[in-house]
Amino acid sequence: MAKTEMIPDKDALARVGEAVRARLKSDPQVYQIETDKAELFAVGDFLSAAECERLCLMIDLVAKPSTLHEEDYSTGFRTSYSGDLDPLDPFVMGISRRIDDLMGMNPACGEAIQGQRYLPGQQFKPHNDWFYTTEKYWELERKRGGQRSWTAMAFLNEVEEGGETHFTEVGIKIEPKPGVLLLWNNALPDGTPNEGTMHAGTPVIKGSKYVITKWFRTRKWT
Ligand SMILES: O=C(O)CCC(=O)C(=O)O
Ligand SMILES: [Fe+2]
Repeated sequence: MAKTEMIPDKDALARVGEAVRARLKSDPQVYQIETDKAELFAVGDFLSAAECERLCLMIDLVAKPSTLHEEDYSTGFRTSYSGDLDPLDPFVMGISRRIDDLMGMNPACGEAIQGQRYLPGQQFKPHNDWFYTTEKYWELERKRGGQRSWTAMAFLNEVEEGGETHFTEVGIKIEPKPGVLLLWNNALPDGTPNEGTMHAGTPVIKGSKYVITKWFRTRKWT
């Protein structure tokens, strides 16, 4: 017992990993990005142009300097502006439900959708979306739904230059294209955190970049 390191939520991460993987693989509108480093999927036209526009306007209303558990805005690690979209807004609820349905996720496990806006020079440096369970913040997150399982992220606009989502371990840079949804499993099939999911929002050089992100927990998010 004591020999193996304790990985919080490992079994739940393995279970949800398997269920979502099976569902995405059987859906003809979902494309799997070829790599053995991470489970990374994409849907070409998940959001319509009108939905993207409406989401961008909503983001402008809630966006404030992004915060992170470990880093203050002033460190430059995540310099975008972001904010949660109102989870009770019927339009937001509809988008959120469509993401849940696509993945076969329990709606209770999804965090509120977060909107994010990057202006020239702004970025989100390489990071993993899963929580470091040795950090102090884990005490809080453990009780708020536990470890993050999958991430769903959609691009909302055309960026003139820069702003790619760079999966640094996989070695792929995904260019923002409005309406495209990316999905990835933050864990390996056995439920341990996957270092191969390391990713960054590279600096926007020209124009602006808008995205929405929905992170899923292994248990009910509160
Ligand atoms: O903006 C991006 O391309 C990445 C955003 C991101 O890493 C996240 O929302 O977790
Ligand atoms: Fe991320």
